[in-house]
Amino acid sequence: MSPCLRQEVVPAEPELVPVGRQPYRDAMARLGAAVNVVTTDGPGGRHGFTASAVCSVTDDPPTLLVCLNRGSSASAIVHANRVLCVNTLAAGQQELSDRFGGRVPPAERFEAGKWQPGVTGAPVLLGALASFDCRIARFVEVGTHDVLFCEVVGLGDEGAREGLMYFLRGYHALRGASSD
Ligand SMILES: NC(=O)c1ccc[n+]([C@@H]2O[C@H](COP(=O)([O-])OP(=O)(O)OC[C@H]3O[C@@H](n4cnc5c(N)ncnc54)[C@H](O)[C@@H]3O)[C@@H](O)[C@H]2O)c1
Ligand SMILES: Cc1cc2c(cc1C)N(C[C@H](O)[C@H](O)[C@H](O)COP(=O)(O)O)c1[nH]c(=O)[nH]c(=O)c1N2
Repeated sequence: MSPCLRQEVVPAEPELVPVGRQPYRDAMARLGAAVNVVTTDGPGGRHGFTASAVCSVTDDPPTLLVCLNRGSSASAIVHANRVLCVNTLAAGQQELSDRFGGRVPPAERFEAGKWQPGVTGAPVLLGALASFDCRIARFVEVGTHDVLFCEVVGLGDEGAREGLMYFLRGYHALRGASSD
């Protein structure tokens, strides 16, 4: 009689590293995200910053969220204006992402790109993949950031079909289907 061979199944343990700021960032760098230039205008003045931390919350009422570092020069201005426009960048617009991501001082950021005021007065980028003109309904403080809950009051869509993704600390063009 042949011996009954039993294979021992050892459950694989994932190799988890302790959570610190840098390991957290390294892991988050693996989450591909759309790139957005978030703009504002009003009593606090005009400003803009690049943000990948943007997410849909609910479609009734249409609401998205933006996470904004309170240490950013945009923070006080966004609080004063209580409006913003999320301009989702199309492929080829990475120079705008770097510019609004801190490479250029705030006063010079709007020198590139074509802008026009939306319903709220926040600058809308012509040629963006999509634009979401918003009134900020609520600010929630979490750690170093404010989570801005924004009600969308106007939409822009000029029909661009190629998006811009930020993944592993680099930009990547993302092509959509050729027709809907
Ligand atoms: N949510 C954010 O505030 C945020 C997101 C992306 C990038 N950034 C900033 O842009 C610059 C370039 O970023 P990178 O992606 O090339 O390299 P990075 O190593 O600084 O960031 C890697 C990833 O970690 C997350 N992250 C980075 N800084 C964060 C912060 N302060 N709070 C919450 N999450 C954060 C983001 O998902 C980012 O893509 C850095 O100065 C970074 O702080 C900030
Ligand atoms: C690709 C990418 C993505 C993000 C950012 C940068 C880049 C390059 N930055 C950082 C933000 O744009 C930057 O801090 C400000 O523009 C710097 O502004 P000041 O120098 O403070 O005016 C950023 N900041 C933030 O508060 N929320 C976010 O989601 C992001 N996302």
